[in-house]
Amino acid sequence: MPERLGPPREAPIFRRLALVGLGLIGSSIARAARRQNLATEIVAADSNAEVRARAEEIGLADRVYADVADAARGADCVILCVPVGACGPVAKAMRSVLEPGAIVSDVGSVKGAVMAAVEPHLPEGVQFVPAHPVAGTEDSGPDAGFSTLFAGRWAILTPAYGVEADAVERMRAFWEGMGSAVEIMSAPHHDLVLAITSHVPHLIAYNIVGTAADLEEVTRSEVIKFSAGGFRDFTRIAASDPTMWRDVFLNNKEAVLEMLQRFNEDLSALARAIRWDDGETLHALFTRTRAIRRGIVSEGQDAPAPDFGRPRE
Ligand SMILES: NC(=O)c1ccc[n+]([C@@H]2O[C@H](COP(=O)([O-])OP(=O)(O)OC[C@H]3O[C@@H](n4cnc5c(N)ncnc54)[C@H](O)[C@@H]3O)[C@@H](O)[C@H]2O)c1
Ligand SMILES: O=C(O)C(=O)C[C@]1(C(=O)O)C=C[C@@H](O)C=C1
Repeated sequence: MPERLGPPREAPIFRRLALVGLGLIGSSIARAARRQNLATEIVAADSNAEVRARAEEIGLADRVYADVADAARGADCVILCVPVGACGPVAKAMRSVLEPGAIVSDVGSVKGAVMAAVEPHLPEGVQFVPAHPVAGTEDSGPDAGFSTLFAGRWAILTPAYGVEADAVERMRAFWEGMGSAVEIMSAPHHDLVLAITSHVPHLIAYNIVGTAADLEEVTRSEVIKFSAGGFRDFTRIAASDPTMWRDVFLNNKEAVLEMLQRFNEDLSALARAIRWDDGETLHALFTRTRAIRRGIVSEGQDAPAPDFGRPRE
């Protein structure tokens, strides 16, 4: 997938795009949508006064509100860019101003729970097209975003039942306009796949860094100071936003627990191989996983190294 943005669109897709939440993802969408001419007007809301002040200072949107309803009023597309646990309350807060035909979307890392929380608040005729950009960093806030974040990355759409095809196509065009490759799937399938490819890896990172920090305290040794490269990679992931990830785990409970059970069984098998000097089993697995990584890289689907060559504006 190409990691650069194409030329801006000649005609915008949306008349008024409303972004709720101007953190890493919301501010990246604001920057990309502006740069690519995807919306005539961009308005936004954020509950945090410091975020609003900073967003105004750097001109992220045409207008920035404290009240979600003020941003959603008159918008033909509203995208919720808040932690997944906040999506339901935000939908409730804007229900009275949403117009029939308007598209409501989100960027949450979990889809099933977000859809269940948001859908009951949407008035008749509003088109609900949830999305998840499979792109991000460990940073948060309005200064963390950049316009090329989604270029060369997947954006997964999980349209609600009965949604108009035109609304799905407009959201597809929107994400393609920001350089993403779009895939459509069901919410349960999304949540299962992302549980093993994103959620469990984050849990492992949080856990291993926590264990090392505890060990350091108990043994009074410099475990973290002398950590090798592998551990440093875990510390990047474990620096991710605590609120966002608390919400991800509490809202994708079943899939994460199912994948963790499987993971624990496979980990026990590896521990057994080590205990019984079963080098063959270890070597076979490591050979298979190396081939997987090399396959991903040669298809151009790997993420850029965290601190090296990260694409910016
Ligand atoms: N960070 C990533 O790597 C990543 C990648 C893909 C998707 N996502 C998803 O995107 C969403 C946003 O994540 P982020 O990394 O941009 O977070 P962030 O912490 O950088 O930004 C979230 C923003 O939402 C605001 N907010 C919170 N509750 C609100 C409310 N009730 N009303 C209005 N504003 C509110 C916060 O003040 C903050 O500015 C999450 O649902 C997350 O799962 C994150
Ligand atoms: O690169 C990172 O920092 C990320 O963790 C990004 C990542 C991921 O797991 O790939 C994290 C959560 C999102 O829902 C999508 C992308």
